[in-house]
Amino acid sequence: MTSEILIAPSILAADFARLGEEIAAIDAAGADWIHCDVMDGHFVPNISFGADVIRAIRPVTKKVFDVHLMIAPVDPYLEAFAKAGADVITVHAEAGPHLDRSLQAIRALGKKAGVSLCPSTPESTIEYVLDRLDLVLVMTVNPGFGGQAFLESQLEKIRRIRSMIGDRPIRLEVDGGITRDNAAAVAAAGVDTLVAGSAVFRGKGGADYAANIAAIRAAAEAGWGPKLQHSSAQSKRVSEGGRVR
Ligand SMILES: O=C(CO)[C@H](O)[C@H](O)COP(=O)(O)O
Ligand SMILES: [Fe+2]
Repeated sequence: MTSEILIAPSILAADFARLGEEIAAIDAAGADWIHCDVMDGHFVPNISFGADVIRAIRPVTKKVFDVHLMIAPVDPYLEAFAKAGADVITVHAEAGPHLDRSLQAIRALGKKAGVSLCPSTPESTIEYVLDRLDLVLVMTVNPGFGGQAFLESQLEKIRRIRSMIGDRPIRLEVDGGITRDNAAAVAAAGVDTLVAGSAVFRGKGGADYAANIAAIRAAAEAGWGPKLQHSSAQSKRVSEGGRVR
């Protein structure tokens, strides 16, 4: 049974002085997506990088750029991130009053639309926008910093969102404190896409990154599969296409 687990290393944990080399290294090490954390010092208490940096690193890899926007307001910047090379653009449900409008705008730009929920935000927030979504991102830390501890409280939310998604072609992603030790639990709860920053960019580079990604993937695949009641429907959807690869 194929789980189609995707691993998306967060470049927030990379050595920014050698960002291009670090992205090439995780590309070669088996990363499925490249997770780009954009922080504005307003919606979250940290500043990372913006669309110009994404444009600069775009030529380094052909992998999907999974852009996690932790900025408010977000709507005025969607076009800039789309033009810079984002493939999936994820906005925070808490970042603005018109989530439905933001999601429409992302799809109108020809990009996959994602919504992220902070730990205190209930899953009911996305009930009426499910048909505008390609991805739901459950934060398992409070957004703003890498290297924080995973919040177990989010496992129940993940299970509920997996049930809400039903047969829709929506990826369910988790972000924050993901390691080889908790990957099985999040996959068992219904996650199919795992972001990991510090747990991937650990060690001396290439070979270590590959081992880190492989360990997270193996744990997630072990947690997924037969343990999930929805697994056959999920595999069927993947073979029919439609989801972000
Ligand atoms: O969105 C994020 C923080 O807001 C990061 O993607 C996340 O923290 C990844 O880093 P780590 O795996 O080290 O927790
Ligand atoms: Fe992130």
